[in-house]
Amino acid sequence: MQAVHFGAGNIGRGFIGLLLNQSGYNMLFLDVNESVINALNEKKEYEVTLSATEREVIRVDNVWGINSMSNAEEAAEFLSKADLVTAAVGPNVLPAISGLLAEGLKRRFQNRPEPLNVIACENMINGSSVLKEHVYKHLSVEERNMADELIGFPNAAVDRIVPDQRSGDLLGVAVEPYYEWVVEQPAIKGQRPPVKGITYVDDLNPYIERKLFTVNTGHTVPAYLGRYRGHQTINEAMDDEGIERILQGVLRETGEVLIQLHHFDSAQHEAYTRKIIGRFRNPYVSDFVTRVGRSPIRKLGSNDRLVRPASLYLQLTGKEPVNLATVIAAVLLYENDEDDEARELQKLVKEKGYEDAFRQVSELPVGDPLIPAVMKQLANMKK
Ligand SMILES: NC(=O)C1=CN([C@@H]2O[C@H](COP(=O)(O)OP(=O)(O)OC[C@H]3O[C@@H](n4cnc5c(N)ncnc54)[C@H](O)[C@@H]3O)[C@@H](O)[C@H]2O)C=CC1
Ligand SMILES: O=P(O)(O)OC[C@H]1O[C@](O)(CO)[C@@H](O)[C@@H]1O
Repeated sequence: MQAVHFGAGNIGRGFIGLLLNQSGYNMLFLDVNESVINALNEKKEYEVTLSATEREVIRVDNVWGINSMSNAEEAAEFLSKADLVTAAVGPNVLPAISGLLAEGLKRRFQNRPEPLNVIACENMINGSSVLKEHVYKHLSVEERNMADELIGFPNAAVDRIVPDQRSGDLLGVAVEPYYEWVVEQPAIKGQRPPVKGITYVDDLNPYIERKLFTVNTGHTVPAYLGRYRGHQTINEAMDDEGIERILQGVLRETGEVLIQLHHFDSAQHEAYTRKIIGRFRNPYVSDFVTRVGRSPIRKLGSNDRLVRPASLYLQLTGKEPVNLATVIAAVLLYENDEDDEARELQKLVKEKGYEDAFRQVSELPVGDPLIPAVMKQLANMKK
């Protein structure tokens, strides 16, 4: 079986590539990073280290790569013959891979009109559907009809913390042992991809919202408040009692939302939350606050991990999401010269002020009650 995966980065190599390899797929990585592609083609294997009290090293073999920018022709050919296509490139990059994927599908319709599933493994709601929309822009009406029949874009929730790598080995990747990969079954075309480790579900919504609004929302607390209070790593920030208190508050707020929306058992949800806090504290995973806080504009998006649960909390409980509003305020104060979006956000704040900058990036309507709630916490933090 041949899998083609866009993005040979942390999650591509440390999670998706590993699981697909363990399920018997040959892995072809498409990436624009020439050094990583060269290293994959030279070594044809890499190591994944599960970082916990007991370290476990797993070898991933049968891997190779194509630079999808300089060698798009060959990449399209492999896409046209793939048994499974996956992607972990970041939500903002999905439009950039859609043209090449569409070209692969066009060739497939001519030569091998068999079902294929394309799974976007990004930290976002409806990632595969968003990718599908972009791909369809490159297809004719006839090709879209064929795609409707043959190509599945099942949405997915992926959960594994893979920090920036510091070992100096370009391909080796250290990851936490925990993982969860949940895929929407009804959107599958043909046979379910036989990937050991995927859980297929009928309704993905509770899973993706639970994961995004607990793991990812929770992680923003040590990231942005950690940066605000001068910490470099997530571990350091997690040892700060003030941050721990806000984290507990944030997860109480998102927990109330999730339990109301999806009727989770509250004791089970509390256990899920405790486990996640333990994962943030894993002393064997060394993660920088700047990695977890990367792309602050995306993270303030209306459907993303902060604004969405904060708005839902207001709507469902009528109460102010004081803790979520505090983290949003910390995002508005976030500075990191090495992060394009952080620079852009601070420029926007300078030009328009905090309130208008927040309204613009969150797309909240004028008069939305979350805006004054955030401004109140911002004023407290700036005192
Ligand atoms: N690192 C983590 O712990 C987790 C990350 N994710 C999600 O996975 C996605 C990727 O994240 P990471 O692996 O951490 O990022 P990363 O930056 O390590 O990997 C992204 C890869 O995509 C490549 N890329 C960029 N533009 C491309 C293009 N046009 N065509 C092909 N490849 C391209 C980059 O060169 C890089 O190798 C994000 O959506 C993230 O939210 C999800 C769960 C966990
Ligand atoms: O990958 P993103 O969306 O930038 O956000 C970082 C978040 O994703 C993770 O990398 C994995 O879920 C977390 O470490 C963190 O919560």
